[in-house]
Amino acid sequence: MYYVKAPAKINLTLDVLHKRPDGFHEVEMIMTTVDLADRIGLELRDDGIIHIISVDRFVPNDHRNLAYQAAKVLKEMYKVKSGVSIKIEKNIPVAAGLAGGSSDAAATLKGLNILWELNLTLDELAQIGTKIGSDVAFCVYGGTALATGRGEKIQELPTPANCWVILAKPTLGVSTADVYGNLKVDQIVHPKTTQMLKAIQEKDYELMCNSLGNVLEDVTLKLYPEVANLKEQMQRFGADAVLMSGSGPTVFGLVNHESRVQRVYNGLRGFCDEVYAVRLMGDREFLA
Ligand SMILES: C[C@@](CO)(OP(=O)(O)O)[C@H](O)COP(=O)(O)OP(=O)(O)OC[C@H]1O[C@@H](n2ccc(N)nc2=O)[C@H](O)[C@@H]1O
Ligand SMILES: Nc1ncnc2c1ncn2[C@@H]1O[C@H](COP(=O)(O)OP(=O)(O)O)[C@@H](O)[C@H]1O
Repeated sequence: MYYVKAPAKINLTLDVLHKRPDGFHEVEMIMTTVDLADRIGLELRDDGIIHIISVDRFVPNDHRNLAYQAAKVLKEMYKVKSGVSIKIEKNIPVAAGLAGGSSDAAATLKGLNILWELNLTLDELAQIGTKIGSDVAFCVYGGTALATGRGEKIQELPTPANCWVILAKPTLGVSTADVYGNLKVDQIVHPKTTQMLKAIQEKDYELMCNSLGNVLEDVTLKLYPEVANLKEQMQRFGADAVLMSGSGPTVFGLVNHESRVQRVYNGLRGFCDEVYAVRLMGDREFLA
């Protein structure tokens, strides 16, 4: 087996500029990787079949799997005869706003680029990834980036101030399409993207905390009030700043003092089954 790491992302900012004629929303968002990762194992097969192996009951093991789609697109584009078994060791919560499926797809593209000796650049892989989903391009690069367009145009950013990230995922899955669908584009209060860019450039932790913002948060909070409750609890237990990631429902809290990480983590465990204390990585080297 050839293994590739597939880390989760969080959105430090997520703004929507307008709805496009193709149904997608024009976004401006700052994403960064955290060190919670799936592990993708790839093994070539002679029979030409793409086969998904996953024991997670929420992960589809057929053509609906984004890793399957990644392999299929590459195989068809480059007329590859070989097949592949793709083993997905799932650690990232599913349908959580953490881009787990997109990251599995990106890792599959990168792994198969090597195993199938395609010699594609990261830029080419990111472009191919866009056929699978809006978040796949970012996941191909990892690190920290400003994403525009429908999320596929990626500008690399420096690594933000390091800190702890507490992730809490309530026991409900959210459909990204539903959340975008319920957004009222004319009522948006835009997040402070420029200020967040400055915070990242200057590795200013406090400014980063003060610049978090996500226009999809209000939508998901209205649909699922328990997400609002989780946010409040995380604030109460002492996170420095709290935001929902992507379309949710995962809520993340930033904490820079190690002494407080355990308190926030333990406090949330009382309310929520899926809680993780991870590091903000935000560096492309993490994936190298
Ligand atoms: C909200 C975000 C923020 O990072 O992430 P998640 O919460 O999914 O992790 C992304 O924009 C999600 O990206 P991704 O999950 O790849 O979405 P896609 O598969 O491309 O699209 C799913 C559906 O979401 C809507 N969509 C997606 C992206 C976009 N810019 N505008 C949209 O309106 C469309 O209805 C689309 O059919
Ligand atoms: N490899 C995969 N891992 C997780 N979910 C996947 C995968 N492939 C397809 N899916 C489907 O994609 C949907 C979104 O999953 P995911 O990428 O985890 O969430 P999000 O888009 O919120 O970040 C899920 O409902 C799941 O059925």
